[in-house]
Amino acid sequence: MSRPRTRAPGTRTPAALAVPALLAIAFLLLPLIGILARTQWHQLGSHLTDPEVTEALRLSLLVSFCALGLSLVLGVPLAWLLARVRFPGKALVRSLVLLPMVLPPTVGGVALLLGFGRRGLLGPWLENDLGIVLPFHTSGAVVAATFVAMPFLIISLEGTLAGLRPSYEETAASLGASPARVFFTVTLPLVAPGLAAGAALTWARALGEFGATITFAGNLSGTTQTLPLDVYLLLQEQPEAATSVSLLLLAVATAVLVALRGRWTGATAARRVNANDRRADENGKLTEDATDAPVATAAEPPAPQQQSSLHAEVTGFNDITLDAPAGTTVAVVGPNGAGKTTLLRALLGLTPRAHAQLHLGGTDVTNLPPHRRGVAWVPQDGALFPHLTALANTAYGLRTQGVSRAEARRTAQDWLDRLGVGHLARRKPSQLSGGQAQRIALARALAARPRLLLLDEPLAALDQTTRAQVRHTLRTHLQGFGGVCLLVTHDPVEAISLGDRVLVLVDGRTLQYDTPGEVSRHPRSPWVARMLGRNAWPGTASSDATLSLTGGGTLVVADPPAEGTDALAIITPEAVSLHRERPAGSPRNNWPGTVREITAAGSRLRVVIASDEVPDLVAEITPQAAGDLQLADGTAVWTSVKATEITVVTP
Ligand SMILES: Nc1ncnc2c1ncn2[C@@H]1O[C@H](COP(=O)(O)OP(=O)(O)OP(=O)(O)O)[C@@H](O)[C@H]1O
Repeated sequence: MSRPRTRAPGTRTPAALAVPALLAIAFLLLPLIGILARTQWHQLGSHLTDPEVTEALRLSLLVSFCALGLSLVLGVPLAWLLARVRFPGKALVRSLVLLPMVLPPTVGGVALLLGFGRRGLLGPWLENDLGIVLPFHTSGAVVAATFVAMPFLIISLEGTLAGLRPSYEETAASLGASPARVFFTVTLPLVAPGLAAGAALTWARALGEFGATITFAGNLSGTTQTLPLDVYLLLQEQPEAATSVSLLLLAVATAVLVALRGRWTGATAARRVNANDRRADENGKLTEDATDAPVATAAEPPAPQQQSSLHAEVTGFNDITLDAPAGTTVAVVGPNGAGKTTLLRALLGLTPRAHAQLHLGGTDVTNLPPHRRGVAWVPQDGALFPHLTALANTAYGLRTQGVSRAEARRTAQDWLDRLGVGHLARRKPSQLSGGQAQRIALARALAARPRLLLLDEPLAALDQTTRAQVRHTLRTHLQGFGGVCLLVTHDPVEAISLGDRVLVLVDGRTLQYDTPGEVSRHPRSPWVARMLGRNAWPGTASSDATLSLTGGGTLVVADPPAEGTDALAIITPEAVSLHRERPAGSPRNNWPGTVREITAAGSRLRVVIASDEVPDLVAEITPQAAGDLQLADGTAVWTSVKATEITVVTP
């Protein structure tokens, strides 16, 4: 039984729009139907095989393909400049590129005559010094066709290039690829659909060119008389033959448009790449593929990597000196905008905003370009090359180092196996979940045998379960990594569990650089303390072993600093006791307050208490204690903290 078709409410086309829209379609269609209706089908063969027509067709193909070649040679670099380089007058150059598209072609022809004609600006030099005469020569027809058709290639390719995220090319460079290699192995394949669409349109436009050609190059049979010019002549003498040739041109134009299906701005190519990214992002929210193989690291330790220490002096937005022995993982943390990503990009040599004097294993790599530094980068989204399989992605760095294809693939497969994603070797990035893509991006970076590994929030896109799995994988592999790894994270668990040292950045500077234990015991700012889940109250030491808190109130501490010293009081949430009545015992830090929020934290509950006497305080208690105290939002409670449980940190 078929279900009645329902129409979504509000999708009815208003008649006021439908009528003119239909008229527009009819207006465009009618002339084309006219050609079809008036074509003498029985004479079509003889018309199209007429020597004059075949000669014009040969010339049209020659001229249009030469115009396409010239457009590629000149237009690709110009599109690249427009998309990638900042230069004064760029808007003007872009308008200049578009001008031939809006100019009447005959005006274009006149302009070409005045520029390149025998009496034009450049004509005498072309003729006398180079022996080139363009008018009334096939080369003139090529120039005219290029003039009107090249803009299609440039705007199409510029749109595609501008839509391409730079992280693909930057990652390729960090894997050791020279700029030329990056262009041919990453940029070109990714912009290929936009380039092909632009090239097809350029060719079709050159094939149909009439006005500029007849004005500039003339109408000489066998030399400049292309098919459109032939149609114009035939129309006066043999209208039926003109109709047949028009049909041929119409068929060619239609075939090109059908093949392109609206890709003329190149936006589709960029959209496709971005859609892949989006799909990967969406997948990132899913848990790992149930078919994921277990991580093979336990049985098979990673191959030893080259040992390399780090010494960096970064200036500019960042002002940091960083030293780390070989094999160290440094967790880089800090508030938004602290300069974490800028630090990584400075070490890669990819930003003008900060400059790094960089020594890796005693070698000064400061003046080396990004692809020769031995610094591998895994950006937040992994930036796996969308046109390559997981295996080819992983082999990429080895190939740039000259390793043979077979050897690189063998090693890449080995790395994928170690990271538990060997079975995904043949998949493209769009067919991977976020967690799988992260593992492959890590395998790709490690396979390139870098001296410094930069991971920018490697687990950010993953859900909690996947995050725990990938964190375990990451820890195992970082243990076997002989170089230094800098890992940017916003997650305290990641910082503490993965970092041998924690670097805390604030405003581009080092606030703290210490072991996780020391940072966790003595956080140097309220931000670090809160990131680690601690209460942190800034204040000033008074004479009576108390701190006067900046947010109001006083706090009795066991180990007070000298009077007048600014200090930070750190209270772990576990050290905060909650009571329904005022406690009678020893703690002198007792405050009345109200429960503002209760949230789960693992198997315990975090309770935020608001008080008029001191700043907000977080307590961590068991669900059973919360039940005994009958806690709920708005419940009145007393909080108490022993002076001996408070750590006082002085700057
Ligand atoms: N290309 C840029 N041009 C100008 N300013 C920039 C540029 N990139 C970043 N910034 C600024 O530099 C500062 C540091 O940025 P950065 O991305 O390094 O911070 P972050 O610590 O990585 O931040 P987040 O945690 O939000 O990722 C910020 O104030 C940011 O606005």
